[in-house]
Amino acid sequence: MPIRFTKMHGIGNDFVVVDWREDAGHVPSAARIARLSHRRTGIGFDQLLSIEPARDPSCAFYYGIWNADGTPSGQCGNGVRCVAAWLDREGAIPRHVPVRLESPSGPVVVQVTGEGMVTVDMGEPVFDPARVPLDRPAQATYTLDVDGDEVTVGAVSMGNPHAVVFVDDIDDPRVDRLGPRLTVHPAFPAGVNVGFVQRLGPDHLRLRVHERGSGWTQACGTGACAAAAVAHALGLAGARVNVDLPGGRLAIDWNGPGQPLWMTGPAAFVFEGEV
Ligand SMILES: N[C@@H](CCC[C@H](N)C(=O)O)C(=O)O
Repeated sequence: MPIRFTKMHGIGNDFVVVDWREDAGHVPSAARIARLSHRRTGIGFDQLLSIEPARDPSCAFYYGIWNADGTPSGQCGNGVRCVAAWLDREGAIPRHVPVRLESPSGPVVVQVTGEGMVTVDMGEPVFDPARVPLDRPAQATYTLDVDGDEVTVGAVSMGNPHAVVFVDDIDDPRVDRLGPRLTVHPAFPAGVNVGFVQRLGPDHLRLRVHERGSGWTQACGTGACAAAAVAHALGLAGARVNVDLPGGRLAIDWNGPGQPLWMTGPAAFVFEGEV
C-alpha cells in the first residue's frame, strides 16, 4: 500500500510524517519501517510520525511515534514540534493558542508561536525509577557497570526513558563507545535513550544523544528536556537552560517539582513524497 508523507526535521532530528486523520490504523510492519528509514535504500529518517484522530476527547489530534528500527516510542520532543507545524500548515490548529495533542504517553500542549517555531508543555519530568523504567531503588543518580566501566547516570522519563551522563567533553571517544552499550543496559528493561551532557554553565548545556531504536541523532527533544531536568534536580542548572545539540539549539524552561517543563525550538519542512 503506498504511503504519502511529508519529510520534516527538528534541528536535524528527521521525520517522515504521515496523515492518517481519515485513515488510522495502517501502521506498517516494523520491518517495513526499518526498510523505509534506511538512509541509502529508503527515504531515511530517525522516526516515523503518524497524525491520527484523538482517542482522548480533550485533545485535538493523536500522534504515533516509531523509531528507525520500527519499535514504537511514547514520546518525541522534536517530533511533536513537527506535528504541530504540520497541523498549522494544514490550518488544522490555530496559531498563538495552546492546543492539546495526544501522544502515546498522554497529552502535551503545543503552541505554534511563529513560522516554524513551537513551544511545548511536555508535562512534569518523572524521576520515579519504576516509571522510567529503571530496575533500581530511587536515588539521585545511579552507578551502572557497563562492561566493567562504572558509569554514573541520572534517570528520568519524559514519556520515554532517558539516562543522562555528565562528561567533561561530549566529543570524547569514550562517549561513542558508551552510547550504544548503555542504550541496551539490562537495568533499563525497556531500553533507554542516553544523553551525554557537557555543562558549560547553569544556563547552558551541550548534549549528544544515542537514541533507543535510532542510534546517534543530530538532536533529541526529549533528551534535551531530560538533560535540563536532571541538571536542575542535581543543582547544576537553573530554570532556563539553552541546550546545544549537533543540529542546533533548544530552550528548556523548568521551575522544578510540581511544574510542567517547557521546550521551545524550530520545526522545518523538507519535501513531500509517496513511497
Ligand atoms: N527523537 C526523539 C525521541 C524519539 C523516541 C526515542 N528514540 C525512544 O525510543 O524513546 C525526541 O526528539 O525526543
